[in-house]
Amino acid sequence: MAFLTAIGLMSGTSMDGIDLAILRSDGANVIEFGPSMAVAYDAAFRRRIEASLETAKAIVRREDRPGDLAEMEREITMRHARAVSDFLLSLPAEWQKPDLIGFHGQTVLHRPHLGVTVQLGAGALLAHETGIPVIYDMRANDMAHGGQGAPLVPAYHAALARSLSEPYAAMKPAVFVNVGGISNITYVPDAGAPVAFDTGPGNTLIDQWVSREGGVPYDAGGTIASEGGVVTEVATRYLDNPFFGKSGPKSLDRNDFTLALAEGLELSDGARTLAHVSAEAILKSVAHLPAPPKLWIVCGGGRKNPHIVGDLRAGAEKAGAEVIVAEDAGLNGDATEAEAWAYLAVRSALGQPLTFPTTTGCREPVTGGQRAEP
Ligand SMILES: Nc1ncnc2c1ncn2[C@@H]1O[C@H](COP(=O)(O)OP(=O)(O)OP(=O)(O)O)[C@@H](O)[C@H]1O
Ligand SMILES: CC(=O)N[C@H]1[C@@H]2OC[C@@H](O2)[C@@H](O)[C@@H]1O[C@H](C)C(=O)O
Repeated sequence: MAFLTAIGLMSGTSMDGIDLAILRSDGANVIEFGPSMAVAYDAAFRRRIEASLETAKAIVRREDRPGDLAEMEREITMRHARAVSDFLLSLPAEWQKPDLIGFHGQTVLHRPHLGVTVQLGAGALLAHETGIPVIYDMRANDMAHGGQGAPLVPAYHAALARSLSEPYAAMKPAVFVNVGGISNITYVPDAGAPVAFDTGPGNTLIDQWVSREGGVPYDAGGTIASEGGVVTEVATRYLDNPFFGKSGPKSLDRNDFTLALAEGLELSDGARTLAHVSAEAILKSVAHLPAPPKLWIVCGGGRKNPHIVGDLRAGAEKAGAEVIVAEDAGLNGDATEAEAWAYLAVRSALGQPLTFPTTTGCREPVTGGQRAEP
């Protein structure tokens, strides 16, 4: 069977670092999973990326690089190059010769209504530094075809759904939820393209809250939230946002939701309330799916916050559905997005669609990504 071996690189909206994964795929299924790795950004660099989100608000055309954004793009790319080099050194011999790298870059601006999405990441520089062909800028072609430019992970979630074994294979329909900085959902029908959209804030508000009020980057294990309670009026104000009433396709910029509605809360009540908002936002998405799911598979860092998963489970169980985390289904929930970018790179190299009218609103299924040779 013809397949390609690809490394996927994801630096997500949580801005916590670079996730790397390697796999072999024929463009339809994953033939073999390889190892994965994470490289954390230091606090100072994370703050520089946060500052870049502000600088990026001045971008009009997506190639604009106001302020220090050109320098940041180079620095982000060089950090990815070093991460790839360390990853390759750690890999067993059979994974040493990847055909491709799928490079997400760092999103600094996402304005789907204006047709602009900007990921800092210089594909040609990464190809030069690593000696490996790089597929990058995978969101742009979708937008050029009328799509939101996000989410892109649904094609991969659909492939994972096809590979589920019992008892989960029988629990249909299944949805994958990626609880990253922002959360997104993929509904996988028996036949045809997946249905997907961003569902709301995942961890980003919790991270910003505990960082500002508690001086820690995230609420590890939900311990801060465990000391507090849900402040219903605040949760309700967040959930009254018209975004939740809209059906998909829809996607979010990291800054579309802010801490403004949580001001004045005590640290632990804020962390607990925002975790509740994350879970409820995901549950609200059921109204916009073709049918209520029977199985929820939770990926992304938010699956490690027991309040998000617990509230999601409580809501899903009322509707007769089961909630599991990726590992319950034999998947690697930390590596899912990096794996997705490896998988999408293979599909791009084979000219296959990355997105569908039902996942991003593009006019027809479209491929995407630019290719840079070393
Ligand atoms: N042990 C933990 N306990 C609670 N939360 C955690 C834990 N580990 C990670 N997280 C949360 O997960 C976040 C990172 O998640 P992830 O890597 O899925 O996000 P991302 O890829 O940056 O986001 P996106 O999917 O939006 O691009 C962290 O910022 C933190 O909020
Ligand atoms: C523009 C952008 O980078 N969006 C991210 C973000 O983080 C989660 C959510 O919002 C999702 O739409 C997307 O990433 C995932 C990996 C995606 O495209 O599928």
